[in-house]
Amino acid sequence: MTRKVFVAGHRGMVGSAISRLLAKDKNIELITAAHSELDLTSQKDVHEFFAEHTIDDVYLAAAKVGGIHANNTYPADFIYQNLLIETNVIGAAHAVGVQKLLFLGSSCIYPRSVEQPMRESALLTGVLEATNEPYAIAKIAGIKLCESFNRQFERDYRSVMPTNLYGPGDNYHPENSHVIPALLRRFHEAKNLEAPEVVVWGSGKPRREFLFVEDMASACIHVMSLERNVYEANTQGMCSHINVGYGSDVTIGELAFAIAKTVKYSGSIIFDSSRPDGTMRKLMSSERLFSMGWSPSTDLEEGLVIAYEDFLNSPLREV
Ligand SMILES: NC(=O)C1=CN([C@@H]2O[C@H](COP(=O)(O)OP(=O)(O)OC[C@H]3O[C@@H](n4cnc5c(N)ncnc54)[C@H](OP(=O)(O)O)[C@@H]3O)[C@@H](O)[C@H]2O)C=CC1
Ligand SMILES: C[C@H]1O[C@H](OP(=O)(O)OP(=O)(O)OC[C@H]2O[C@@H](n3cnc4c(=O)[nH]c(N)nc43)[C@H](O)[C@@H]2O)[C@@H](O)[C@@H](O)C1=O
Repeated sequence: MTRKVFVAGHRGMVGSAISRLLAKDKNIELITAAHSELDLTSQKDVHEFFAEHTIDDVYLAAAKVGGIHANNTYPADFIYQNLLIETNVIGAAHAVGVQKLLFLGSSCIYPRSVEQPMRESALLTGVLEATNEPYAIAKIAGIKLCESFNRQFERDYRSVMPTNLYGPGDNYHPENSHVIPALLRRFHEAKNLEAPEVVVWGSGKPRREFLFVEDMASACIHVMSLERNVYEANTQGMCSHINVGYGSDVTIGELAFAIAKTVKYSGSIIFDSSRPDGTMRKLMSSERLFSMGWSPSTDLEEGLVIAYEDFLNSPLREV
């Protein structure tokens, strides 16, 4: 029987990867709407969209997304737009009787000084990282929306918390992007200009865990495919989210050298300590998901090569 699946954010990095995988399944009919066709911050438009389509499952991969600088500079946009998108999509899905939904959160939901690797149970045990607290609060609200609809109305709304992601479809904006797309672009431009050095933000000491976007998409589909009793047995009522990580991390300094190698840039790398480091370490425990039969397949070296190829073929986004 055909299932109608709405991927919100299908033109984004993760949404497009999820859509590509789902499109291989002949029993799935994809439902999509570009940002220009449906503004998910409009409650009226979102409710009308859900009323017009008979949707079985939802992947909520639309969000206001950005790196450390964007989060730190536009906190109001990050909390306001994300709260609206989540409230509208989850609320409208419930209103028309959609039983199954997957919400994408972020590893920044965890306190900034928490035991590493970070387990799901670390949620709401401490103070958040200041550079992205508003975005993190919106993501925590998304988890709690799902859990609350599950508790009160027996819905099956699931949540995954991705680590830092990268890959085809990324945002290569020089300031507002995440570290991998930013550095792919900066090292590439430095190579072309034969610049003697490249500036990397912060001390180079923070550690980050990076997951290739195709692996993230496969994790999303895996989590949605789990039988409800299996998902619920592995999560607990009000701690129902699942971490999605690679399993190991690198320093930003190590990452910068790996990117220089990928791009074939041979100049110097310098670190600008006037830029924020953010959280010093963000390694997730993905044991919960690994024990449910998923594991990543693309390592950082291989993923960077594919990401650089994508950068070379990408029309650059404006935001
Ligand atoms: N990238 C990462 O490293 C990480 C991402 N995540 C989460 O994964 C999910 C996907 O992120 P990612 O794919 O990287 O982000 P992208 O920015 O690539 O994609 C987000 C998509 O959402 C769309 N969108 C944003 N606002 C609206 C709106 N008001 N109405 C309709 N569509 C909208 C965007 O459209 P448009 O571009 O036209 O605005 C875009 O297509 C998000 O929930 C994000 O928080 C979590 C951790 C890390
Ligand atoms: C996914 C995640 O993304 C953000 O948090 P973040 O982990 O700090 O992600 P980031 O990729 O922006 O930075 C990672 C590290 O890298 C350093 N860094 C060096 N040079 C550049 C650089 O050129 N650009 C960027 N962006 N960072 C750089 C930077 O200083 C930091 O130490 C939040 O939005 C958060 O909400 C979130 O969920």
